[in-house]
Amino acid sequence: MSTAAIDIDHLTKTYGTRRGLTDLSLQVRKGEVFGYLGPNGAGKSTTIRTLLDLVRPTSGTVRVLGLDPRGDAVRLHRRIGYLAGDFVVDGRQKAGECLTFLAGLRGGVPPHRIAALAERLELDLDARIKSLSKGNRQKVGLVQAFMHRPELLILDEPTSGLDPLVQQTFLDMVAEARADGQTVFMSSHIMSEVEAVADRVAIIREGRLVALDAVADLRARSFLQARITFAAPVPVEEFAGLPGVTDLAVDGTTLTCRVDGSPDPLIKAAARHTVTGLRADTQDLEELFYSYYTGRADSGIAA
Ligand SMILES: Nc1ncnc2c1ncn2[C@@H]1O[C@H](COP(=O)(O)OP(=O)(O)OP(=O)(O)O)[C@@H](O)[C@H]1O
Repeated sequence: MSTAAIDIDHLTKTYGTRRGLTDLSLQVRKGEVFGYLGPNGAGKSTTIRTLLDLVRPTSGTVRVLGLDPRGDAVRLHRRIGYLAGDFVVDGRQKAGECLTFLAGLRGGVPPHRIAALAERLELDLDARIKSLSKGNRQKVGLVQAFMHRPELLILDEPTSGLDPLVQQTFLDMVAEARADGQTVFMSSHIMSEVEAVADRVAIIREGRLVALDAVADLRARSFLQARITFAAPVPVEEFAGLPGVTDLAVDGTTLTCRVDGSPDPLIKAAARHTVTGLRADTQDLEELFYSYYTGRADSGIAA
């Protein structure tokens, strides 16, 4: 039996003469959180819509939970939580009514579960949808995707419009879904939005897959840029040759260096003096990711 929750095999989609996707092959494993990154127009939504049979491949195949979305769409929809990039529902309804209706389509959801999700996201279920802000509408979309505890969550730009606190709540929900054995496939155009929860990330550009890696492996390849200031000048010799420390420069009371691996030797050496300031920035994972695959530092995947 296949362990893939999503299996995309040589998928090509053209819209007339326009490119959508070109020969895309990708597998999402059961139980993982997979971040699907790419700039605007890269083909993220096209990929996701194919999984839901909302667009049909020009060539290639797609399997979701072992089924063909073209033939098994109805069965699949109950097992999937889907948040569209352009989530729209009838604005005249109250948020709660809308969610109860959608819950019925999914075979029923205990009302307390909807209430708990709404409370967590601070969504007012009595508000009419048309009166809600973009971010609050997005919360309705999130509740409907999560409420029936689907085996597979497919989320197109789920954090779009959410403020940072709600974004964090959403990331917690994703982590919990993963802990419960659910699979999450989520798109984003910003690495920092997904790196905290994703097991693996892929980057797509101009309809093609350009990179795919485990976040833990990326982290292991990343390094710290450290800057320490001292109350009095420090001798450079005390820091030269410390394990993992390179690009060392001491300018009077300020030391800067790069640290690969554990920062412990540097911290212990610094602690022999009076430290007045410490700053350590982790290398941007997205930059690292992209440069690793292309040999170029510019990721071109900005907000
Ligand atoms: N219905 C359509 N008709 C024609 N071209 C389309 C259609 N849908 C998508 N495209 C084209 O396919 C390409 C990929 O679009 P897609 O929406 O999949 O990208 P995306 O990565 O989701 O971008 P965004 O982050 O902006 O949502 C774009 O060039 C887009 O113009």
